[in-house]
Amino acid sequence: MSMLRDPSTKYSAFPQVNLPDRQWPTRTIIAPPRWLSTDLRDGNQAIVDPMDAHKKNRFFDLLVEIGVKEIEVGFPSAGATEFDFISGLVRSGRIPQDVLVQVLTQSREDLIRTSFASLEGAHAAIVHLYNAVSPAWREVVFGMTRDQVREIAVHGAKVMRDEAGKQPGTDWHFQYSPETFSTAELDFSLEVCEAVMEVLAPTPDHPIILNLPATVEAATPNIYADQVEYFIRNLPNRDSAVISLHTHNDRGTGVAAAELALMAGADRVEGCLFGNGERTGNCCLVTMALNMYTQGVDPGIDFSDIDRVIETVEYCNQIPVHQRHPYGGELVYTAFSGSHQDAIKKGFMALETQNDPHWRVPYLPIDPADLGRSYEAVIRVNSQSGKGGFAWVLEQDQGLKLPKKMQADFSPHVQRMADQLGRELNAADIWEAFRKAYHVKTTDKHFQLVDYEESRASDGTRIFTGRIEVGGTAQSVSGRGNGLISSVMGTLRDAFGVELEVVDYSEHALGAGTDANAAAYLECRTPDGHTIWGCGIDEDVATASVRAVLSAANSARPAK
Ligand SMILES: CC(=O)SCCNC(=O)CCNC(=O)[C@H](O)C(C)(C)COP(=O)(O)OP(=O)(O)OC[C@H]1O[C@@H](n2cnc3c(N)ncnc32)[C@H](O)[C@@H]1OP(=O)(O)O
Ligand SMILES: CC(C)C(=O)C(=O)O
Repeated sequence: MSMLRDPSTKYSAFPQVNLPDRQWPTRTIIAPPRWLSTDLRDGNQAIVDPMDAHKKNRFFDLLVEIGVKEIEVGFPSAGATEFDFISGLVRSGRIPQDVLVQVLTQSREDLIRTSFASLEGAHAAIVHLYNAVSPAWREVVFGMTRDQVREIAVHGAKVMRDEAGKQPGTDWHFQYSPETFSTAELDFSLEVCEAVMEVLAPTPDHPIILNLPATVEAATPNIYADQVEYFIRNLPNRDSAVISLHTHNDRGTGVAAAELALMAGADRVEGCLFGNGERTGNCCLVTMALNMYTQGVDPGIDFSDIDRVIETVEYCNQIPVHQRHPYGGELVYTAFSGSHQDAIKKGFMALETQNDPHWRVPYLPIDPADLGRSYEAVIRVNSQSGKGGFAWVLEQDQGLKLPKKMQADFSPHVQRMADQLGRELNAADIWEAFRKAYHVKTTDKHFQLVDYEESRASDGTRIFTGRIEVGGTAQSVSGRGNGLISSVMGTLRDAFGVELEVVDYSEHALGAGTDANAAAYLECRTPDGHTIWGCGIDEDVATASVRAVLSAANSARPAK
């Protein structure tokens, strides 16, 4: 008989909440919640080397700068580093009047007193009390009954109330977390919160914050939303409480749970930038805030320079932000694959030509520019890429807007290079391939243009004169206006035996940042029916078009 047991028998399904008339599924988030950053507390307690005062100060300043108004700055009773940072911050006068700092304490008398001591002199502060309430913690951690666990909370609340009374100069706010709320019986969480409210006597003008943690995420996010809606609907004196959410990400749905619970009626969200926090982290405030932003709701937190935010967060946490992290990751606005590149490029073209202020670029849920990112990295080229990829890079890097048919002509060159190199092609690689393929700006031994001049006749027509040189032989060329290209073609045919028929021609101005003013593209056919493309780039349009002719001629009959 096998000794192996199906491991899933160790676990059981999370029970549903009996809430048949739940309201949250039909609601929409139309306003931002109050945000609390717990980067300096839940985030800090979860990193390998907790932040020193320098890092904590830097993180605090960043949070203030981006507009976070409630900041949990630490756990004062954890030790001297925490206590000194918090009391130092309070004394420094660096806490803006509209920012509330918060500290966390277990519901133990000595720890609560230490927490109040750390905040001495603060103009306002939130003291956050917690104790776990769910059966596993009651039985395994505390070995206590429900009544005894409720008593831990009530006793802590009394100490809080009394300590606050000793420092009347501070505008104290109280927060209570029935830790492990999401795995506890709802009636018990309500019972404990009501008991705490009785002690602290909150009012609608001075409400208590009841923070409902998914300390360990244990169910699908709809269950958490049900729990929060149930809690809110059954809480007496709801108007004297701010309902706060504190989710973790053990199942990968910390943001989703907070979003649904917000729809269930919560007022406030706790989390960390880029989802730092215990184990798999807390609700990611960046993701949640920018999710709102992309629905047309201003989250009230400024991520318009997201790279600076990332730099500080990575420095303080010593954890890199993943390349695929929503909104902030290095690769989240980058398409390597051909069909994505094609659609994105068309999306940007449509933005330019249509008068619609709404963001409608396929595959990009948000405008990278809103986060301070450039469009350069939106499309990158490797062997999975298509025409849209290199065309985008040439346009961004060189200002060239290749005609569609020319893109098809150039495509095999790029594909060959990508396959040969087996790596991403950067802008310099693509430009090099282009220069080689069309003899653009090369000093090879092909047809060269020398001693040329462009001027204008009195009627404005462009006049071109110059010489074509190849292998030591030179021939003068000249032409004007629309006849210039056929005149140069004629010289090539008569003097050098290059026979080409012009099929199509286009030109455009080059944008700022490029070292020339005009680009010209020429599609030609050889006598045996091959298509040949030429490209010319120069300060003047006429010279660019002559160069396009020579570029095609060089491909048609490279000189020895
Ligand atoms: C879900 C969260 O993230 S909560 C935040 C957790 N953060 C931290 O723990 C970081 C800061 N903490 C610390 O530095 C330390 O834990 C300290 C200094 C606060 C306390 O340290 P210690 O005195 O060694 O206690 P420790 O943290 O191990 O706690 C264990 C005791 O506290 C009790 N306890 C745990 N939580 C609570 C609570 N909320 N209320 C009351 N008692 C509690 C436990 O039952 C245990 O009691 P026992 O010793 O009688 O068995
Ligand atoms: C103290 C509470 C809010 C907490 O961090 C948790 O339950 O995860």
